[in-house]
Amino acid sequence: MFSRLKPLYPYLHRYRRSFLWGGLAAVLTNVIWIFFPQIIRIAIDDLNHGVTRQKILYYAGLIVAVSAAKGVFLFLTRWIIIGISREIEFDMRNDLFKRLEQQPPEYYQQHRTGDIMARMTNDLNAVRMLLGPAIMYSANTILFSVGALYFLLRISPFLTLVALAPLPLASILVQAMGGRIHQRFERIQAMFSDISAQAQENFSGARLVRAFAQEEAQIEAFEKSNREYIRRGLHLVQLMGMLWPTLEFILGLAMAITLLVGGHQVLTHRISVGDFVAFNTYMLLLTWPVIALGWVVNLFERGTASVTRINELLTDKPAIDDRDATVSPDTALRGEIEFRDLHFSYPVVADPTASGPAASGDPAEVLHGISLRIPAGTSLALVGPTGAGKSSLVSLIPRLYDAPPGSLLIDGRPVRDYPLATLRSNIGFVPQETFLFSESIRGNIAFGVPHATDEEIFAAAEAAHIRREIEEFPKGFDTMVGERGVTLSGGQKQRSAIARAILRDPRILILDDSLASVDTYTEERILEELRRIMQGRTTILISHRISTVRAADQIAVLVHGRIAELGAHDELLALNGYYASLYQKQLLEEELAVAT
Ligand SMILES: Nc1ncnc2c1ncn2[C@@H]1O[C@H](COP(=O)(O)OP(=O)(O)OP(=O)(O)O)[C@@H](O)[C@H]1O
Repeated sequence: MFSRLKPLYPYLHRYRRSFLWGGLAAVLTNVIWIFFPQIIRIAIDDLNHGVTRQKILYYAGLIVAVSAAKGVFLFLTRWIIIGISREIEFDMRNDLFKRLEQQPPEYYQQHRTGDIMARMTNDLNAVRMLLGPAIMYSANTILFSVGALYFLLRISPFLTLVALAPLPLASILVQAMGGRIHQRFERIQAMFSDISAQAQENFSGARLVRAFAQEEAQIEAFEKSNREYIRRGLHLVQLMGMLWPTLEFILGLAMAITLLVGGHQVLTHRISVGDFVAFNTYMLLLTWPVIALGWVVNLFERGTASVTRINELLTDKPAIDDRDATVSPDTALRGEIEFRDLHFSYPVVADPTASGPAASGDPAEVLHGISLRIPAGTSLALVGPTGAGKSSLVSLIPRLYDAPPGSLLIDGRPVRDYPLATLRSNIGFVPQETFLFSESIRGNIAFGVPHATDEEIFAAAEAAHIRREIEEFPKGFDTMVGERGVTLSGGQKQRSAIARAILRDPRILILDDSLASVDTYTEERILEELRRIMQGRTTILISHRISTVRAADQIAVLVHGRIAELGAHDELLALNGYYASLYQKQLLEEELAVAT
């Protein structure tokens, strides 16, 4: 069992001093409590020789004083040990979040959000219970049992032997059930992850569920999972329900033996009445620690199962990191980008349900032999049919995915030479799918530039042609977006995202189809603004519209992951290929629109 706790060692080590204090408090609590039956023994034997008012007051006072002292140390034990468990929970939650923040996008394709959330909440809770109550009750049980055993043996070794004879049964029982509890608990946690994922996906996809009138089907599916979760929970309860009464029965047996054999020993004057009462008191005081043993075993089994699940997240090393970085973090980028015979395939997503060659086969290549140089300060536009690989190509620049070594250079150096933070802080990226956080519009635009002034935020919004619309909201830039506020239109979201990218004052700006939801008139004005802002900087534009890309210094047509055409607008028209036909088509559409 202890090898499974290995991931906790660094945390336990960090709080070793506090554990020492907690341990000391636990020792003192139990030492005092172990002497409690001794006081009763002395009192009874003394009172047996004659009862006086003074004696009664003296012993009553002593019992109250001992109980109060025990109470103080028990409080300290709880305070310190439960406190440590909260501190470790805090540290682990931070470590988990930090590790998850470093993971590349593909990680979130392989892990369901609900599952991650379940591990960060339910499992972390189970680990805290292991580090707090489980450790505390174990310490109390061990310390008290050892002390009690010493005094029991001193009173009567024979009586101790027979009274404790049933106890090994308890240990066998706990051992036998521990493994099964562990298994059943793991199954419960896995189901809880499923339920969380299901709920999370339904909340995120609420619009889709309503639009497809799938509420009933989703409720039914959720109920099914929920029922399975309860079934697994009851499966564990069955086991726990058997464990506790059995432990109590074994203890009852021990008490019955004590009464029978101990009573006989008193009658035959082998032990005093005081000894007999003390013996019984020890047996009674042992009841809770032995019963707690069952609960502690449960906490340990739950906790270790959860440690394993949390450790899986903690030890998943981010596939993309700074291991090859060689340049200084404060290197200034000029913004030249070069792809050199780039071939790219997405990392294979492990599918636990797949088997055979499909699961381990060659990942399909999406970009084939791309060679392209974008001089610093120029613009490149990417056009091409859907699925051609345009988004894939640009996602390699901020290293959302890693290009093969040597096939992507920034300012003439392999992209992996740059620390991620340096590289990314020089890039303004507007992804195809706009994401806004549930906070104010101001916060969303200033994302990544926490010290931006109001003037800078307003200027960025102005450049993205969203400022006026934001100011028309009752709370202006302080309007909340998303779950707790307004729902922005597709175009408003896109322009907010553009403002967010501009505010970073990037050397390289990448717009992945980010003007698709904006009308052509606004688009033209935004592009004009961008041309002014991005003077001397590098811009990459992906679009299906000729109007967006025609003014770019270079236009690359990507078809099936290859560059099919490359040149300026006029040069591509002269080629009479994909670009020219796209141009003709869109021209025709415009003429038709004007005519009708
Ligand atoms: N994360 C991913 N994992 C695996 N394959 C992916 C991933 N993202 C994209 N692909 C695949 O890579 C290919 C290129 O997709 P990409 O999104 O780059 O095309 P695109 O030219 O940007 O298309 P669109 O114009 O529709 O946005 C597609 O076949 C797509 O299915």
